[in-house]
Amino acid sequence: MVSPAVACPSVPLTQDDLKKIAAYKAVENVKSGMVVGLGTGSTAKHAVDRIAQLMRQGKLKDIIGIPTSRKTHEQAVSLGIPLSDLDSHPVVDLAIDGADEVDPGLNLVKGRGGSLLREKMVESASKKFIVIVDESKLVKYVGGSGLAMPVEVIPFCWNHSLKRLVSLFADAGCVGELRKCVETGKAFVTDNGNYIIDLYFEKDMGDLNKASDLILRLPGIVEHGMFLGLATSLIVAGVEGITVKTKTGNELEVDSFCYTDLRNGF
Ligand SMILES: O=C[C@H](O)[C@H](O)[C@H](O)COP(=O)(O)O
Repeated sequence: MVSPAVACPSVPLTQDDLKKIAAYKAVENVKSGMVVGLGTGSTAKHAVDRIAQLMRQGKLKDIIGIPTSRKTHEQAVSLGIPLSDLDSHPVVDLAIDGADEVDPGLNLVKGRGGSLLREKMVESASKKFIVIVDESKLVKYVGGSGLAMPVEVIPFCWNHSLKRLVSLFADAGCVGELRKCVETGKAFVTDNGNYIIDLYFEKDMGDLNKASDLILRLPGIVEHGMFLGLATSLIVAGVEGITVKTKTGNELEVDSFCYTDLRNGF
């Protein structure tokens, strides 16, 4: 059953509507008493809003949120969601977060908002991790959108790190650049005081686990934005309906709900 607050479309849905629909669907999995990883970004923001709304309505009780960024921390505080961290709650029941890319095996690219490190820490500590996206985020392979795959690096000699990163993926036509703040033109600084190198790939980088190992082995690298094997479910909102993919062992179970069916009380 679709959440009552998700309107069934009678007018064309915007991308933000799709993000909200995916987020609300995911929040149906949040139960009272859960420790919930609160994602970051324009999609996850809707999930945090929805959790707070259900708490205000008394439909969710005793929720503890684990925010994945300062921004989400601020949002959750402003909405009155009780918060904790991984030191006090090392096991998270469920995390809900957006993604920049999702491949057919539920491997992700995250971090175009710069929050990849805390997100990966929280989501890898979660028993379940639901990824919520609109259909524009689906790619054939990681890096396939042609947009950035972010890598968090320490500021010391970042240009050296950039060159070493790029040289790892010369065969995939990789280029890299330091992320800068649009407003100031200065280096973008993460919540952890680090810089971001954005990598762009012309071709498929191949074995993702190998790519991950190569990146993480370089001194000066903190974390990369590939989330491999972490997502347990994916909720995709498209113009026609919602697709839910859930991992069961090595298999992916797929359910689709079209909005017309939902309107008719599917
Ligand atoms: O650092 C940002 C996060 O990884 C976001 O989850 C990701 O960029 C998706 O954000 P949005 O939902 O705004 O597209």
